[in-house]
Amino acid sequence: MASSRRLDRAGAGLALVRAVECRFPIAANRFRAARAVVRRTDLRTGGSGELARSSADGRTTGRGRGVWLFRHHCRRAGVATGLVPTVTDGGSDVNTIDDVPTAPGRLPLVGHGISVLRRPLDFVTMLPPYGPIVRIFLGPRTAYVLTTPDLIRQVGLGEAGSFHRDELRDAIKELSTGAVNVLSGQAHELRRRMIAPSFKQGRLAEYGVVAARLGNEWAQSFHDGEMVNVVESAHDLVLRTISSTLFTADFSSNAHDDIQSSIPWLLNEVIRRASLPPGVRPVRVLANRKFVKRSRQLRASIGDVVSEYRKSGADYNDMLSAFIAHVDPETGTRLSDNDIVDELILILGAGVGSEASMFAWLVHEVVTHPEVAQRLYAELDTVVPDKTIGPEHVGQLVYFRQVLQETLRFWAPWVSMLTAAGDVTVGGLTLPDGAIIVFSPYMIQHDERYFPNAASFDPDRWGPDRVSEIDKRHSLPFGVGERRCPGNHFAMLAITLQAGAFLARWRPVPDPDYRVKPTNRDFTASPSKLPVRLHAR
Ligand code: HEM
Repeated sequence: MASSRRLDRAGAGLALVRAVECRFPIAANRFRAARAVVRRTDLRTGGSGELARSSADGRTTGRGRGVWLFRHHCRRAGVATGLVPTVTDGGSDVNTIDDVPTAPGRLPLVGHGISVLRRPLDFVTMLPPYGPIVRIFLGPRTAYVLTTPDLIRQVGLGEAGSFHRDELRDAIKELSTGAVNVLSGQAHELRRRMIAPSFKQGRLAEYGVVAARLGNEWAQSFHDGEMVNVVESAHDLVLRTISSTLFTADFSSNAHDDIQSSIPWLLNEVIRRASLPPGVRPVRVLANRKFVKRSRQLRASIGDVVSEYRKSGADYNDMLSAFIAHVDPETGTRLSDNDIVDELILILGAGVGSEASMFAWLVHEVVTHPEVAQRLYAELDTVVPDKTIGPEHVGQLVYFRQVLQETLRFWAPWVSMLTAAGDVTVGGLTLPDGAIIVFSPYMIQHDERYFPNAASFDPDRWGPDRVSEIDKRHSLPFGVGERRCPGNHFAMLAITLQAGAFLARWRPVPDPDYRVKPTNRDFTASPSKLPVRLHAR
């Protein structure tokens, strides 16, 4: 719907800028940037004073985007503007690839690489006002960022064309020769079907028992007054939990030891390798040798477990048993030992970092929002009075679930990338074979158009009286469509059981001298560190 509003320029004048600068020095920079965009678009449109205008077909003019940016940053700065954004999220508003706007801040040679690496969350959240598709440069390479859920769905559901991840596959080939996340087309579809049974409800119940046992033991291992870095400790716990649900038979203990000692280093290295241009990778000779050696060792010890399972023929109620047993009803295909090793390693890779980050962010949000903490503790005291949690409690932890959903909104993965396999058409715009497509669940879930008051951590938005206001298509913490995370229910269950076990026993108090920062070491931003002192509850 076309609409327009008038800017009272005096109202957005110096006094407001000063007030913002005094109270919110960091936000003031964004605010200045927003005003600069408003000014620029004002100049372009002849300074008529109309601020937000949509064209007849519902697409937003440059001026509308300027207003949205202005308002978005004012919101983040805590300043009410009274302007209504009219940016729409339907198609792309450009006709040819040359019309795609380029994000500001491009530097020679590195492009936007430094902004992406240094402040990825700020970088992605500033893009939507520039348009539904925004061009960025990662070094010499061009990438197209999709900034609306509709466009992301077109890619996720396969409507836009075909995509691959051959570069990532190549970067990690010594560790994983082709797990589901790097397969494409029919091979991806078949592999998804092959691994699906291991994430089914019946299996989840078994994993829940393991997660609760490990979570309770972990929570009981602390003592009153102890300082704990939740990031590190949760990472160890999640690694142990996922590894224990992969295979449980007695003869698998060597492989578990190898996983504990190798996976953290290998995963860091995977992220480093994947972010380097292919030409630079061979230069890191020592790191490459170590990567190859440790990958081979890990693959061999997991491979031994797979052979032992095949020999024993038993079902141990774990993921490996499910992988071995499944025969695809359409094709009669079974997973080979090599495929299974790939998938087990991917599950560790895809699951551990993101689940551990979300766990730590949940604790961070609880300890920094006393009113949330109070309600959560009250619920845990009622549902788990003896402080030993079990899968049977999960359904009753209603407020806990809201806090977890809000954590998943607030700290969603910040980046996902795919490469076009042949021409693809997104929002009516054709992008060529090899085009890199980027999207960010974090960006969408911090966009005021889809989550009003997005900068505030508000678990009540998921409460029974307000949840219907949320359009489920805008909620993307587990991705969308064909590549949607198959571990989503597992992750929600394990975090509820294990963070629940922790918070049922302890009231963590954050270290006042430490400022928690998001890091960009994974596709989910993890807290840098989360030092807390534990008080018995
Ligand atoms: C809160 C924790 C988690 C979050 C936020 C999360 C998020 C995601 C997202 C956004 C994707 C799609 C990535 C893309 O294609 O760009 C994904 C894929 C995947 N996730 Fe998760 N995940 C979590 C936990 C887990 C766990 C615990 C497991 C396994 C136990 C898991 C297994 C996988 C696998 C195998 C894929 C690849 C799917 C494919 O490419 O078809 N994830 N995850």
